[in-house]
Amino acid sequence: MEKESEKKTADIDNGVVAMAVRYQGFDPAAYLQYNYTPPRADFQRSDSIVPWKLSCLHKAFTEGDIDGDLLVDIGTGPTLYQVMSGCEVFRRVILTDFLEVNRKELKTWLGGGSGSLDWTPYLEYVCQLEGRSSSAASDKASRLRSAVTDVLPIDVHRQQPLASGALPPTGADCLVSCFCLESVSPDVASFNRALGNISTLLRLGGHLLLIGALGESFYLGGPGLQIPVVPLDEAQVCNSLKATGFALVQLSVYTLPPDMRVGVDDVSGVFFAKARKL
Ligand SMILES: C[S@@+](CC[C@H](N)C(=O)[O-])C[C@H]1O[C@@H](n2cnc3c(N)ncnc32)[C@H](O)[C@@H]1O
Ligand SMILES: O=[N+]([O-])c1ccc2c(c1)CN[C@@H](CO)C2
Repeated sequence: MEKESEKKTADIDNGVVAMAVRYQGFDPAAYLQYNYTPPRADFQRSDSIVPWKLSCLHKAFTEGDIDGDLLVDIGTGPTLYQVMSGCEVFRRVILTDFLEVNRKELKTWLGGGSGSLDWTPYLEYVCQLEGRSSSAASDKASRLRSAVTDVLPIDVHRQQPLASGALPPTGADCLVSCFCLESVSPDVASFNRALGNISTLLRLGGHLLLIGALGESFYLGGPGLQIPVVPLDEAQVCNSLKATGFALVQLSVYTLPPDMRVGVDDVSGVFFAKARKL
């Protein structure tokens, strides 16, 4: 007779395995097209989502309470915007993703190639936020390429998400993770476990910058590929951070205007959380 706890563990594993199978069809180029081109990435619009995210990250990295040597991005995907501010603050940046197709996309750009998206407008926008002329975008690209030392496989559902020895014994000084945990977890319990797992990568007192979807139940990971998302609200985000040993420093929320709802998901809002590991 299977014990309740054994059944529960089996259910947990089945949900995570099903999610991993779903991700095998993930299409980086399509994902970038859906989420990182206008209207969601329109640098002429003050109410576009991507400029809002870049402003949150710029402010968080430059307001004076974050420092250290090593920044790690969790579930980087095929995107680089997450570390365009952080690469000026940290000597070393490590990117991570579950899928080889995404790690390859990142390595192509990092190697000087042009990937599936032109990141120049992003680099120019972050340069403006930093008070530099947008012609400094190429300098920032060089800075980013030199700061990123590794692009590693990761699985946030493992108690040890990275291979042993991937990080220094003291761990990362700062983690950033965007639209990952809720997009890879079958339910809130799995989301909380994954948050606890990535916390083990961060040193005590280190910061976590978490961007995620609010009220989202699915998104398109490629043409016709619906990927389930665990719907979160602000209260759940705060509770999950507290339950996994973080002190919330700041929480900001962006509510999507109607024309940002373009049919590639059912997200209603985006949260930005800055938290510190106690
Ligand atoms: C919605 S995308 C987010 C991509 C990017 N961070 C962004 O801000 O757009 C979710 C990412 O999680 C990755 N992923 C899927 N399963 C994962 C797992 N078990 N552990 C870590 N990352 C995973 C996917 O490969 C994908 O790149
Ligand atoms: O508007 N955006 O900048 C944006 C970027 C990425 C993602 C979303 C929205 C919403 N869906 C998530 C996947 O759960 C991925």
